[in-house]
Amino acid sequence: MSNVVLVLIEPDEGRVHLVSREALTFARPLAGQVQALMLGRVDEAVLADCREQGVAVVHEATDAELESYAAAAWATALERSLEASGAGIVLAGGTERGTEVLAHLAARRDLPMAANVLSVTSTDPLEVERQVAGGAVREQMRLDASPAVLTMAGHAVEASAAAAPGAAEHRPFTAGVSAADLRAQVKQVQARGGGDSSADLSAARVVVGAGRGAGSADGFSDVDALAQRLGGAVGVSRAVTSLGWRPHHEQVGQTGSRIAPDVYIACGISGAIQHWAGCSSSKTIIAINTDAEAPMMTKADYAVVGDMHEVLPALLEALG
Ligand SMILES: Cc1cc2nc3c(=O)[nH]c(=O)nc-3n(C[C@H](O)[C@H](O)[C@H](O)COP(=O)(O)OP(=O)(O)OC[C@H]3O[C@@H](n4cnc5c(N)ncnc54)[C@H](O)[C@@H]3O)c2cc1C
Repeated sequence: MSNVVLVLIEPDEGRVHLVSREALTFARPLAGQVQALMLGRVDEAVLADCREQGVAVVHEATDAELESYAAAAWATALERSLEASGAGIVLAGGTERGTEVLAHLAARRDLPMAANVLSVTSTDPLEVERQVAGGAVREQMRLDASPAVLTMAGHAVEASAAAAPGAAEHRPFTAGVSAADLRAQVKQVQARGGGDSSADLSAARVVVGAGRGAGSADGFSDVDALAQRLGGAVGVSRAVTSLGWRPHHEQVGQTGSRIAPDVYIACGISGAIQHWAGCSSSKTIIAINTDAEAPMMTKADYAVVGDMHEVLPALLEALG
C-alpha cells in the first residue's frame, strides 16, 4: 500500500476547519506523507494551517464550477488528486460534505469504505475500529483493497501540530468537472435560527446545553445569555427540538452534532444514551438538574442539584 494519505479538508472562516485539522492529525501516524485537497479556495491562512499539520502538498481544484458545492464535482476533484498523489488511503472528517464526497468517490472507483472510524488498528492489512449507532456500538472492519476510503468519527483525536512543519506545497489544478457532475448542485445557502445559535457547535470550546427541563420555548434566555457570556454555543436535547422549542441544528447526540468542548454545561438534560453519544467527548461536564440521580448528573464531573431557572441566573450574576 502507498504510504501517502490524502485528506479532504474543509474551510471554516478562511482557516482549515477543526474537524479537518483533526483528520490531518489522525492521518500523520498512518502516513509517510500527508497530502490534502481543499474543498474550497486555498490562501495563505490555509497553507499556514497545513504547514502546522505537517502536510507536504496542498491540492487546489480551480474549476469555476466548484464555486457552488456539488458532491459529484468534488468527487471528480478528489479523484484527480488521488491519481496525482497515488495515495493508499483517502480520509475526511465525518462531516456531511466529507462523508458525501467520499461516498461518491468510493462508489465511482469501486473502493472499500469505512465511515466513522475511531482508530486504525493495522495498516497492512488495513483494519479499523469504527463507531455505529451513535457511538453505542464499536465494530472492527478490514478493508481488503487499496486505495481505501475512510471518514473519521468526530473528535476521535484532538488536533495537534506536527513535530516538524510540512512544506504545504500549493498545487492548483483543473479537475475537469463535467455537466453530469453538476446535476445536483447547491444553488442557495440559507442559515436558519440566526444569532449566536448558528455558532459552530462541533468546534465550540464551550457549549451550554439545555433539555426539556427548560420548560418551554421561552425557557432558554439564561441559556443563551450564558453561552454568549462564555463565548460558546447552545446545544440542546432531542426532546427540545422535537417539541419545536429550538432548531434541529442545535441538537447534540446520536442524531445531532457530536461535540468535544472544553466545558459542557448540561442544564435540565437527563443524559439519555443517545444524548451521551454526542457529548461524552467533552473534557469537563457540569450538569444542572433537579434530579440528582439523572444519568447526566451521575456521569458529570460536577453536578449541581437545583432548578436551572435559579442556578443559571445566579451563575450569570456571579460572572458579572
Ligand atoms: C433513535 C433515537 C435517536 C435519538 N437521538 C437523540 C439525540 O441525538 N439527542 C438527544 O438529546 N436525544 C436523542 N434521542 C432521545 C433520547 O432518548 C431522550 O429522549 C432525550 O435525550 C431526552 O431529552 P431531555 O433530557 O431533554 O428530556 P428528559 O429525558 O425529559 O429529561 C429532562 C431532565 O430535566 C430535568 N429537569 C426538569 N426540570 C428541571 C429544572 N427546572 N431544572 C433542572 N433540571 C430539570 C429532569 O430531572 C430530567 O432529568 C434519541 C432517541 C432515539 C430513539
